[in-house]
Amino acid sequence: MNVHAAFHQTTAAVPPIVQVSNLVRSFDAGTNVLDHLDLTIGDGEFVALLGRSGSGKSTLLRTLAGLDAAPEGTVSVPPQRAVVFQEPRLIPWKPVWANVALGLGASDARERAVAALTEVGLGHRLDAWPLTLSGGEAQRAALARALVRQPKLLLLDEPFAALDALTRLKTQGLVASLWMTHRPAILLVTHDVDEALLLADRVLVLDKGRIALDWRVNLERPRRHAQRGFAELRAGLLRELGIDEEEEGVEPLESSVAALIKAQSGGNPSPVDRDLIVSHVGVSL
Ligand SMILES: Nc1ncnc2c1ncn2[C@@H]1O[C@H](COP(=O)(O)OP(=O)(O)OP(=O)(O)O)[C@@H](O)[C@H]1O
Repeated sequence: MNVHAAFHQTTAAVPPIVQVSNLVRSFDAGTNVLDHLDLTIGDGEFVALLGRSGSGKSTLLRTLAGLDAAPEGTVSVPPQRAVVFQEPRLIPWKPVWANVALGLGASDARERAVAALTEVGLGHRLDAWPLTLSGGEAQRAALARALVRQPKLLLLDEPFAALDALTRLKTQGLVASLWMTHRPAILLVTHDVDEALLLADRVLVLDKGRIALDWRVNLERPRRHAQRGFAELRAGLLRELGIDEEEEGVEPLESSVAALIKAQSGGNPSPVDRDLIVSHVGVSL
């Protein structure tokens, strides 16, 4: 596969749902974390945002969420938007369904919460207390809480970062299928090049306060590490990011497989998990 055929600079193909222009943000009168940044996201587009630590990814996400009080510039976002953070942020003294129904106010709030929780595979934990959920379940509850608001824009701030390798793969798969069903625009902040390529239509890199790279990813869905062209795109993106694949912090595929296996008790995955691993990384176990 030709890298440039599948991975080229983006052009706006759909009507915009997010429009940011000339966005400036600094803290304590220091240098500009966001420095005259421009960004457009199309309706239903799945966008991943990469960038080194401290480059301002969360600051941009918080601005789009309306959680940052003092941005300068123009920011146009839909009112129906929801955020999922790295940690699930569930209220411990409310049962799971009530966390999801939080603030809905409508007479059918519970019914809607139940539907959203069922969709993320938590229909059996409606009345559970949040602290009794596993990390993956809690993050799925957070996704349900976002989903129930029928967001036009879903903002995801490293939502898989705290999950073990296999739960991360499963939750990434869930987000991909929720996106296919509901088609919100998504901005996913991540450190993980593989995650960006598995999920997004577009990959952005934030550097020096601006969008320094904006690429479209035209790989077929559902995406797999093992699919034709994936490794080539991954290498291309790492090159653009100036990261050596061997450098610390960037796992080659073989070590992601090792991590997945390690995540299984006794290194002995169930048949379903084994299939998931094999289909994602294309390695026989
Ligand atoms: N409320 C704040 N007060 C002061 N400085 C802040 C505040 N929020 C963010 N910053 C600073 O702005 C810069 C960008 O932070 P931000 O969290 O947006 O980066 P990031 O790209 O999301 O980083 P990471 O990948 O490590 O999460 C950092 O230097 C950070 O210290």
